[in-house]
Amino acid sequence: MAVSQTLNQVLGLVTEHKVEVAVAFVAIYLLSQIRAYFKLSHIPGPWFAGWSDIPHSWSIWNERAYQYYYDISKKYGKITRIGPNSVISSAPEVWIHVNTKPGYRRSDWYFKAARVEYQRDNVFSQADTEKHDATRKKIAPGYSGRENLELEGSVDTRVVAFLNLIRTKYLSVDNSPVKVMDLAKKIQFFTMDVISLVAFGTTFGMLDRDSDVNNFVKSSEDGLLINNMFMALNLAWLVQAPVIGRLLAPSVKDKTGFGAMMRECFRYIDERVENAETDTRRDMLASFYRHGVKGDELKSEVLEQLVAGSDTTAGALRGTMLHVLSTPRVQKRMQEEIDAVYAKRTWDGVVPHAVVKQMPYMQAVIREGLRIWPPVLLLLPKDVPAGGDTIVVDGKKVFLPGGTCIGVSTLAMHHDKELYGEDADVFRPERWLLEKDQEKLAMMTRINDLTFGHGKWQCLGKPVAQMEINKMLFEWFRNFDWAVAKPHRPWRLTNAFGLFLISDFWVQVTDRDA
Ligand code: HEM
Repeated sequence: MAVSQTLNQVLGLVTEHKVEVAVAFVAIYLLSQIRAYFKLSHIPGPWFAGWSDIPHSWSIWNERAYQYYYDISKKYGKITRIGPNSVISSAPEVWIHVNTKPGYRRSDWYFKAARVEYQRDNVFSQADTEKHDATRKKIAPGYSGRENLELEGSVDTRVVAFLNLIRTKYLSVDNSPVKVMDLAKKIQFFTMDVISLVAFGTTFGMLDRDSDVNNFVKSSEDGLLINNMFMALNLAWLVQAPVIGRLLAPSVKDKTGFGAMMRECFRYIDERVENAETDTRRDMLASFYRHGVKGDELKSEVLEQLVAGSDTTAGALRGTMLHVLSTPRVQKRMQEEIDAVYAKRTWDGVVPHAVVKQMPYMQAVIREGLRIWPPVLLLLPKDVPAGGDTIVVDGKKVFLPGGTCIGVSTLAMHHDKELYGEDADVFRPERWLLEKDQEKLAMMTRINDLTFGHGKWQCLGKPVAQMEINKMLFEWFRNFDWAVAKPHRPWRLTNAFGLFLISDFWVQVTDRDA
C-alpha cells in the first residue's frame, strides 16, 4: 500500500513538472555523452567516433567492417578511436601487450556475440579469465599432436578425398570442353570434413559425396550472416537474454539450420561417450575426456571447433589460392620446389607435415598468404584493467582509462608499409626469403604469427589449420596445374562476423602427369 502511494506521489510530481523532468533527462544524457567523449578525446579518430558507435555499426551492417578498420587506421594512425568507449590498434607491440599483460580481460562481446549455445560458454566465448584458463588447460593437450596421435592421419584421409574428387569429376583434359570447379565450395567441404573428423572422430563426408551434407555449410554461413546483423544492430545480447534468447538461439530441436548441425554433432559425441570404456582411439575427443571434460562441457568444446575451425581455415586456403593462381611466377616456383622434394621422397601417400615445414619457398607462400589475406578480421576486443594502462605506440606513451575496449586492426597491421615497404599490398612470398636483416625478419615472423592471436587466448587450432594448409597446398600443386576460370571476377566475397564468406571461385584444373 505504502509503495503504491509513494509511486502515485512520484507520478503526480512528474506529471506536474513534465518540462523540468524532460530537461533534466536530456541534461544527464548530454553530460554522460560529454564525459564519455572527453575520456578518450586524446586518441585520434573521426570526430563522430567520440559520440556514436553508429558509423562502426553501419560498416558491420554492410559486411565491410574489416575495410572500415583498415581505412581508419591508415588515416588516423596506429591507435584510433572508433566509438565512445572503443579504440583499435594496428601496432603489433600494443596487441602483444594487451594479450599478455595481467589484468586485461576479454570484453563482454565474447559471450554476447560469440556464444554458440544459449547461455553456455566455450573456451572462445569465455570472458572470465580464470574460468577460461582452467578450461584451456584441460583441452589444450587434445589440440596438440602430443595427445592427438590421429591428427595427421585424419587430415591425410581428407586430402586424399579432395584429390580423388578432382580426379574423378573435375579434371579438364585436352580436346574436351573445360570442366570448371567451384574451389570455394570444395575448400569448405574439406575444412568441414577435417574438423568433424578431428573433433569427434567421424567425418561429415562432404568431399566423398561432393555435397553440402545436411546443408551444414549453408547453416554455418547463414549463422554468420545473422550474427553479423545482430552485431550491427547492437542486439547480439538478445540471443542470450532470458526467455527471448531461448527462442532466438539455435537449438538441437530445430529441424534445419545450425541447431540441426548441433544435434548431429552431439549425437556423434554421445555415441563416443557411450563406448568410452572400449574406445582405444587416441584423438582429440579422447584427450578431452581423459582430462575431465565431460557432459555438456564436452559438447560445447567440440561444437566450438566446427565454428572456429572451418570458415577460418577455408578463408586462409581460398585467399592463398587466389593469390598464387594470379601470380604464375609463384605457382612455377612452388612446383619446382615440390618436384625436387618429391623426387627424393621417403614417404608413401600424402606428404608428411614435417617435410613441408622444411620447404623454404612453400613456407614463404603460406606466411605471405596469411599476411596478404588474414582470414580472421574480428576486433577480438579486450578491456583495459580498472585504473587504466599506459601503452606505447610508435615510441609515444598513450594512457587508456580503465574499461576502455581495445581491438586489433588486423589488415592495417599486416599491410603496414613502414614494415613491408611500398609493395605491402602486393602478394610477394620472396619478401620472407630475401630479407637480409635477421632482426627485421624475426619481427615480421612474430607479427605474422599474430594472425592466430597471442598469449593466453592464442588460437588452439593453429596446429590443425597449419597441417591442413601445408599438406593441401603441396598435394594440390604436385598433382595439378590450376587457372582461374573467370579472371574478370574471380570470386564473390562478403565479410560477416569478421570472416570471409567466399563463393563462385571457379577454377580449371589439369593433371600434371597427363
Ligand atoms: C587459419 C586458420 C585460423 C586462424 C587464422 C585462427 C585465428 C584465431 C584467432 C586470431 C584466435 C584468437 C582469439 C582471441 O584473441 O580471442 C583464435 C582462437 C581460437 N581458435 Fe582459431 N584460427 C584458425 C583455425 C582454427 C582451427 C582449425 C580451430 C579448431 C581446430 C581453431 C580453434 C580455436 C579456438 C578453440 C580458439 C579459442 C582459444 C582460446 O580462447 O583460448 N582455430 N583463432
